[in-house]
Amino acid sequence: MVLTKDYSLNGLMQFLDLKTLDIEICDVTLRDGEQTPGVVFTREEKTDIASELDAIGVEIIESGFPVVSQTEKEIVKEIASMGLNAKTCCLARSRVSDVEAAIECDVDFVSIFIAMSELHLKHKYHKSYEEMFGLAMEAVQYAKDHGLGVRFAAEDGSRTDIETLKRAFLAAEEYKVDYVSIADTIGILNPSTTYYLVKEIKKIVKTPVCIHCHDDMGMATANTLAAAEAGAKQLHTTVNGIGERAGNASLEEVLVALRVQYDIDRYDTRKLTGLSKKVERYSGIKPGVTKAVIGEHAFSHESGIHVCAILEEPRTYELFSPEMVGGQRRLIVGKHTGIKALKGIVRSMGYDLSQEALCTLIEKVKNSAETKYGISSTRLEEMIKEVKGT
Ligand SMILES: CC(=O)SCCNC(=O)CCNC(=O)[C@H](O)C(C)(C)COP(=O)(O)OP(=O)(O)OC[C@H]1O[C@@H](n2cnc3c(N)ncnc32)[C@H](O)[C@@H]1OP(=O)(O)O
Ligand SMILES: O=C(O)CCC(=O)C(=O)O
Repeated sequence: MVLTKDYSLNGLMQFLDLKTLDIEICDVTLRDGEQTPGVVFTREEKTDIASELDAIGVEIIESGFPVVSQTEKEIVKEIASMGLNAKTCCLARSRVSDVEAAIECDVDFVSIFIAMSELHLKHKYHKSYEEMFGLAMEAVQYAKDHGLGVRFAAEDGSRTDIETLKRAFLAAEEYKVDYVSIADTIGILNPSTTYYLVKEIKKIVKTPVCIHCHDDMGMATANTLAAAEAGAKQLHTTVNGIGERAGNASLEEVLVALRVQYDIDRYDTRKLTGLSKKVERYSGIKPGVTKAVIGEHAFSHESGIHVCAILEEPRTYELFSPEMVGGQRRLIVGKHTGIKALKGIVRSMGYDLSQEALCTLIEKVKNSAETKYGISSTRLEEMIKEVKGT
């Protein structure tokens, strides 16, 4: 195994026939992320998140869906005028009136979407593919005539007959769309089918392909990376993976994977934990404690065997350093603590205990009812003093 400064390299990557990924990130926290039930970002919160995403180096920020409300439209416009390095983008249905709203916001790109799966055509639009596609191209033409970049997005693309999808993307190319987008709207894909789907589309379209993955089976990040391996250019993410239902591919997971597996290190990953905390506060949604990269326990260790090795070399039990993502390592004292770990922790607190005292302390720790809820450093200090006293 090869070790670099911040992380361990997955040595098996060298056996895959992979080209360097040519990707960009379009973060959709402010649009799909805000579609999480109950989430509303204020103007200040949205502009703050946009600035943070920009500082990380995200290339495109999808800032909202202007026809949702007048305030939403104003915020999309405000973000477009912030002078960010990132390009800004917003969503529009296949309606000229939605595109007009996008034009008024001065965004760089508009994502014009339609679903072309039989389910959606029949039960949502009650229209034929031809009718819906015609409306979509009318909206695309309108956007193009007004100088907007266009992403033509196939909502429910993963449940759309693949020949229909190819036909639509090929026809959309005639309208000079800048991207075609495959949305796995209900999270049905797995990494193998994502790879296949993107490869098939890439065989017939020259336009860059985007991938938008939902996490209904917990595969959104893996699918996003599989799409990138198959040649998808634009990867969609949200901070903390928030979004419709089970959410989207999470920004922090995708950026860390790009860095430690695919050697793409242009994003400032040190800002990820700070941004995650902000989005947690603004959205009211706390990520699970074991969530990769930003979860409270992403760098917490209690097991004696792990901690005794970590005290000598953290990479024994950490894929990447907490510093790489702006996080912090925490050594927890509890039922699973071992003597060497306890000795190290006690020392780091400024105490030196004999082996006998350490044995007494560890018995105290392991048998304390408090281990169930975690022993705080204050409580541990009290226990150390008790042991020293005896
Ligand atoms: C997969 C995705 O994430 S898609 C984005 C989902 N996001 C949202 O829905 C944002 C929040 N939504 C809203 O605020 C509202 O639903 C609005 C403003 C978008 C529309 O509101 P309303 O005018 O009240 O319409 P309502 O929500 O009842 O119905 C949606 C309409 O849009 C139509 N529609 C949906 N998608 C598209 C599309 N891609 N192109 C054209 N029309 C569409 C539906 O068929 C329906 O049409 P109908 O009114 O003729 O039946
Ligand atoms: O592909 C896109 O740009 C948006 C589609 C979307 O949000 C979805 O289908 O979940």
